[in-house]
Amino acid sequence: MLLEVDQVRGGYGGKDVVKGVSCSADAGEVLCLLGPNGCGKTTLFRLLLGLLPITGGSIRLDGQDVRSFSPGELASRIAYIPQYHTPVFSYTVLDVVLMGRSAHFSTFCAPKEADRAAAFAALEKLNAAHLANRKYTALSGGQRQLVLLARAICQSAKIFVLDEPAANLDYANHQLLMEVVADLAQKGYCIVMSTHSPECPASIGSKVLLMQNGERSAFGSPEQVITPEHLQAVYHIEIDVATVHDRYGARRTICLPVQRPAASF
Ligand SMILES: Nc1ncnc2c1ncn2[C@@H]1O[C@H](COP(=O)(O)OP(=O)(O)OP(=O)(O)O)[C@@H](O)[C@H]1O
Repeated sequence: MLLEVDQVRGGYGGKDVVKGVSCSADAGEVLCLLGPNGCGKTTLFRLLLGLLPITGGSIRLDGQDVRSFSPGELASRIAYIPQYHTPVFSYTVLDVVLMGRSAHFSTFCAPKEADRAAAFAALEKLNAAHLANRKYTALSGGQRQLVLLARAICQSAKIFVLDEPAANLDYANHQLLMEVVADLAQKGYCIVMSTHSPECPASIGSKVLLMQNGERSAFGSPEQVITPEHLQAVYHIEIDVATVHDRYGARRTICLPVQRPAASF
C-alpha cells in the first residue's frame, strides 16, 4: 500500500485535533476527504506532509514511516497544493511551474529546454498555456489553482495532496480538474484531496474518508460512504442521494439537501 494512515493523532499547541484516524490509498486511487468545516482535513494533510508532529499512531509511505523522511525526501514523494497560496515574489506563471522541476536539476543549474517544455506541456494540459508569461501575483484564485496543479504535475511525485482544489474554480474548470485528477489516477498516481462536495467522490473517488470532529466517521468506497445516513450524521441535515444517467449513459450520483415544504417549519 502506498499510503497507510493508522490511528494517527496530532494538532496544535499540545491539543490533538485529529484523533486516531485511519485510512489508506494505493497508486492509481483517488482518496477524497469529506467533512464539515473545521473537522480536521487540512490538519491531517499537515501531519502527512510532516508540517505538524504526529503525537500518536503512524503514517507510512511505501511501508516507511513519514517521520523517517527528510523534508526534501518528502517533497520528492508528495506534491502539495494548498488551499491558499500567496507568493512573495512576482514570478511569471512559467517560472512558478518550473519550480516543480527543481528536483530534476541541480542547485546551480539553469532549467534546460526539456524542463521548460515539460512546464509548458503541464500548463497546456490544464488549458492554461495562455497564462505562461503572466505574473503569478496578478492571477485570480482559480487561475492560481490551475498553475499550482501544473507545478505539481511537473514535480513527478507519486502522491498528489490537493486541499480543496476546486474551491475557486468555475463550473468548466471544476469539470476539467475532475478529468485531470481521474487521468492522473489512471496513470498510476495516488491523489488525496479534500472537498466539500459529496458528489465529487461519487464521480471520481476510489475511496472516501468522511470525518467529523477530528475522527473517522466512515471510510470506504463512494457507494459505501455517500449515503443519506452517513451524510446526515455529520452535516445534520437531510440529504437525498440519487443516481442519474448523463446523455452518454454514464451513471452519476447526485446529492440533494432536502428542502422541506414551508408548512412543516
Ligand atoms: N494553526 C492552528 N492553530 C490552532 N488551531 C488550528 C490551526 N489551524 C487549524 N486549527 C483548528 O483545527 C481544527 C481543524 O482545522 P482544519 O483546518 O484541519 O479543518 P478543515 O476540515 O480543513 O476545515 P475547512 O473545511 O473549513 O477547511 C479547527 O478547529 C481549527 O480551528
